[in-house]
Amino acid sequence: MMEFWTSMASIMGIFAFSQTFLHTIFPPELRFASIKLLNKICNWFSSYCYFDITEIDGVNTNELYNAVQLYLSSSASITGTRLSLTRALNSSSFTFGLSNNDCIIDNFNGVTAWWEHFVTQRQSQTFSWRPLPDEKRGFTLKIEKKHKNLILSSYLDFIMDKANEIRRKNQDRLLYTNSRGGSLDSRGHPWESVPFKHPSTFDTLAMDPVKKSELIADLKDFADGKMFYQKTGRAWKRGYLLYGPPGTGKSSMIAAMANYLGYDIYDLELTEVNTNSELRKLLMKTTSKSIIVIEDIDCSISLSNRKKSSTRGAHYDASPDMRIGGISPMGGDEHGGNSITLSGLLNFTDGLWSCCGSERIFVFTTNHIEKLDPALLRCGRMDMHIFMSFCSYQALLILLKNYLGLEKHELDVELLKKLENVIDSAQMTPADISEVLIKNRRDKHKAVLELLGALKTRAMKNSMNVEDVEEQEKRALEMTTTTTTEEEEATCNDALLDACSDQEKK
Ligand SMILES: Nc1ncnc2c1ncn2[C@@H]1O[C@H](COP(=O)(O)OP(=O)(O)OP(=O)(O)O)[C@@H](O)[C@H]1O
Ligand SMILES: [Mg+2]
Repeated sequence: MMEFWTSMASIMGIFAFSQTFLHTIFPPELRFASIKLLNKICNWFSSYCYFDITEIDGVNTNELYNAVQLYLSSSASITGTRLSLTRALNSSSFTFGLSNNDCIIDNFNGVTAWWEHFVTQRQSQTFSWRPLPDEKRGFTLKIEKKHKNLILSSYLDFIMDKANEIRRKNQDRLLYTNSRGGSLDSRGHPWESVPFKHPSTFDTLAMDPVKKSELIADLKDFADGKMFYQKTGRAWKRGYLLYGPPGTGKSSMIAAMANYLGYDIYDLELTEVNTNSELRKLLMKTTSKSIIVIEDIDCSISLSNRKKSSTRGAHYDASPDMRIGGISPMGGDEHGGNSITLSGLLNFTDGLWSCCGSERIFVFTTNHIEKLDPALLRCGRMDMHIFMSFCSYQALLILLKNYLGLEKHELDVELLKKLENVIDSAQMTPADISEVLIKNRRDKHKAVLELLGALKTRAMKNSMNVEDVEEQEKRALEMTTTTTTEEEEATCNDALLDACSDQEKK
């Protein structure tokens, strides 16, 4: 053992001596030149080429570095006993990363790529306005020289797209609102945001299954349609007009669309916006992959042209430049100096400005489609008009499944028949029906019976004229004020039902 250490010490001594000797003989310039030459010779004979992707490019953050990190974090081949874990701001999930000087092998179109994550200490702080981190981090990509073109033309683009997709999936989606009108905050942003956590999905949405699958297919085509829109020279955007009575699921559908596509929502409050240029500024500050919503467009504002309206007083012209709805203005010149015009809004949705950014969906909702200006409804302006109707039989089955966990085959055939017979004439909204189901959800059988009762009552009322309904309701009210127990209340409801059926027979 002693001999071993003695020989080791001699070798070390010789090594140190030769190093000092070489340093004295060869000046640093010569050494540097020979190392360079050696590298060149090695590279000449090597069949690989290398790309360094550093975290900081000069003084700016290198987007490609972050994208590679995110992309590799999703790689199934990440192994090793030490991985770095991160959770970004506004994100609900964790991402893995390669720790210092770890390697990973990736495969792209049959080509192998070796990735190494390097971390070295930064030598000296160069002067910069922004303090640089102490460590210099980066990735080295090693590939065979013959695949260099493929990698540069498509692999890096693929990584960027994939990273964006992962980022979107990991990040909470946001709901934006323009509560300050069109004015900007300290960061020059007109929108305020909160995390968007609405649980509505297409599974929970009660509507005609055929219409639902048509809409889902349309949304999917839109989201996958980058090439199509490019080929046809159209701006990558789509418009949906949702109309129907209150409580039929228009807002729930918007949430379901956002959850399905993973888009953010911009809820545009038109009454807060004063001018067309404010509207344009708001549009410019929306991001791609988003849904821009204007709810209750018929009554949110009366779009009037300032010049024309001042000469014509309160008279509304039906020309596109004048108004959007016919309901009395909540904005308007006389009510706070609002001067958005319909043409301003149309420019916002389908003019030149609408294509700053891409992959955006516009959704307008209204309870009164007949009050909208024809300019808004004309073909091609809103790509799809979706009528959200009163609850249909198919929609009812979805609600029964969601609220009570009852599948169609679990229900009594007779009961189903009765529900099917009465549902259309009852004209109850999914919101009304879900209220009845929620109230009685602990007792499924009772819930269905109560619902049948409610549907029958509503159907009867619908078949009577208004005076008769008022009369019957007055009678029922008198009875309920004098009754005290649940049993008596039920008798009272029965009385109303009987009265209704008497009326119908008459
Ligand atoms: N089609 C539906 N499917 C499932 N739930 C629904 C549906 N329609 C309404 N609801 C229920 O009723 C509530 C109100 O619905 P929602 O706000 O979507 O209606 P709306 O059509 O937007 O009404 P409004 O015209 O008044 O804005 C929702 O919280 C949801 O629980
Ligand atoms: Mg709504």
